[in-house]
Amino acid sequence: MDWTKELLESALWVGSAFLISSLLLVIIGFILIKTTKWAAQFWQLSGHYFNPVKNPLTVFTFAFILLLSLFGVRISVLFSNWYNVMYSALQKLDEHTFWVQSVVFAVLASIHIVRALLSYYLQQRFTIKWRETLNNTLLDRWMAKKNYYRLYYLPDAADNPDQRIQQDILSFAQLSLELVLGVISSMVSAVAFTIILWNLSGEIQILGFTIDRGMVFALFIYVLVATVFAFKIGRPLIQLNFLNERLNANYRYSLIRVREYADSIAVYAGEKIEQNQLAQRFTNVINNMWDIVHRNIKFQGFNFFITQTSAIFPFILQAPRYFAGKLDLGGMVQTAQAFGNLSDNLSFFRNAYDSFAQYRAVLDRLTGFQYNLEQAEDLPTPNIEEQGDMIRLENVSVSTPDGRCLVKNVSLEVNEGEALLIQGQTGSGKTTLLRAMAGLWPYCEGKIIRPSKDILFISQNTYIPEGRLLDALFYPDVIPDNAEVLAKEVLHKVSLSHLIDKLTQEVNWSSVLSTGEKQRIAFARILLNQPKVAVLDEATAALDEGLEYAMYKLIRETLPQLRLVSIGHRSTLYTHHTALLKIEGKGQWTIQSLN
Ligand SMILES: Nc1ncnc2c1ncn2[C@@H]1O[C@H](COP(=O)(O)OP(=O)(O)OP(=O)(O)O)[C@@H](O)[C@H]1O
Repeated sequence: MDWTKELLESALWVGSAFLISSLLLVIIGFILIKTTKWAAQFWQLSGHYFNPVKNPLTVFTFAFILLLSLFGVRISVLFSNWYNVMYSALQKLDEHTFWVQSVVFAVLASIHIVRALLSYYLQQRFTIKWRETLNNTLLDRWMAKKNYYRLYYLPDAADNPDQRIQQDILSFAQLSLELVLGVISSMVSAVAFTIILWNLSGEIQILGFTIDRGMVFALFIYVLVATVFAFKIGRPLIQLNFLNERLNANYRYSLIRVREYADSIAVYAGEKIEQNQLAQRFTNVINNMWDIVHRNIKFQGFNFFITQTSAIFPFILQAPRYFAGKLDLGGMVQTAQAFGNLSDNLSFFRNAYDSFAQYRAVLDRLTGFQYNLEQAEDLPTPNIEEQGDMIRLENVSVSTPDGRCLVKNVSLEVNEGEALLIQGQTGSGKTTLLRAMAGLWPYCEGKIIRPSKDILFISQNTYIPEGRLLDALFYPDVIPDNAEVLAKEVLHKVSLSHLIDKLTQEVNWSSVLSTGEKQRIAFARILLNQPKVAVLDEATAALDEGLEYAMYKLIRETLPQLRLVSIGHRSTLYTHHTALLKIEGKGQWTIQSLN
């Protein structure tokens, strides 16, 4: 073998393999996208990312990674030839060739190492960038139009969106690259080693028949039969892997709920029920894990059997020619090496079946989530017109998702300095009406006119974000420069002076503060944010009458121009409001002045 010519030949080999593979990738990719569900799902998730006009760098990086992979295949072909020359030299006791080949090996090995490291770096870089893009796209859509909330109105809302965003996207990017590169380099490698094996093989006698190049045919039949069996044995793994992800996510979610609702569970002494629930979910996880183990024992067992058999198979096939002196030791060793390589490459689909099963589960979860986001986007939204400081309802009707009318044709306006109190029996639709005003409730007709900003919605369960108390006070606004001075003043006014020294402390305020304290934090927010409109849903339910009176008085006097809409049950609230909307049920309502 002339190693000096090898450089040019290798460059030509890699170049043509690259052109043919790229062309086939585009053609076969196109056909798969049109004919298979999983390829269509892949394209749905990432088609735009591989658009060469929009993302030329992505396509270029992928092409370069592919080139490096093919270069890797070429290096293994060179190693295979090297085996032949080296072992033949050993057999012939040719010391000169032995030393030359040792230098050749050092050069080949160095190139191999540099290529492998560069390829690793580029693949990781590619995966990270891809993950970033997918993450940002899904996160944007999840947050847009309040989809994270409206998703729950769908009859078949996707479970565990957190897992889909955090984990599935990464698996999707990693597995896509791994499988595409694996398929291409296996195929190219298979062609290259078939040629080598073709040149090394001779006639085989089977049942009295003489088959020329019989070893190549024997190998292809062997791998084909093995692959068909492996597919049959491994098929249930797709469903089992899908279940594995879902059951684990459900278990994790239950654990998180215990942490989130620790307070309530502890008060109710609900540990037994919670533990039973956790145990049930964990049992589901474990049962599924055992199913995977049992299935894998069959699947991996079959794979081991095939791999072990293929170690001795080529020696047996070539033995007659070797002992007849038609093949030297180098040829024998290269046969075994090429056979192993070819067998591995052709068995790629068999070995990668598990990854492919996982991949399909990931595709199902991601496209399912994407479909849910589309459905959430398609849910109707209340007809809201954002205009000045106004808050006005024009013929607004609100119903439940199953069509039960809660409020029919309400028309009213709350002017500057006025305050509307909404009352009605529990379940009559008070909160739902406020949700419609916030733009959250899909099942709503009529027109709602309200300010675009400067409107603050406060619910019974005051949301306290993670971080410092100072941030919680200004939420959802960013804190101004003189935040601490303003916050101290306001805390004093809402009877939370004891928290003044803790403004910059970062503890889990959501569980530290009492419900009544959280409700006063909400009143502090109104004073700090100074909205034009404040909408309060039973925002004082946890306060005693004295404190409730003080809080309403405070905001009515400090912000005299504020337009206020509130829900509350106590008649003592009449003093702070100018009108009363009573929701009577079945769509009926009345409105009266409280002056
Ligand atoms: N996401 C939902 N899906 C189905 N029905 C819902 C949903 N949210 C609310 N409802 C139903 O709409 C009706 C009105 O609920 P809403 O919370 O508005 O009542 P409310 O008057 O505020 O009650 P309360 O005084 O107890 O807070 C209830 O029958 C409730 O079960």
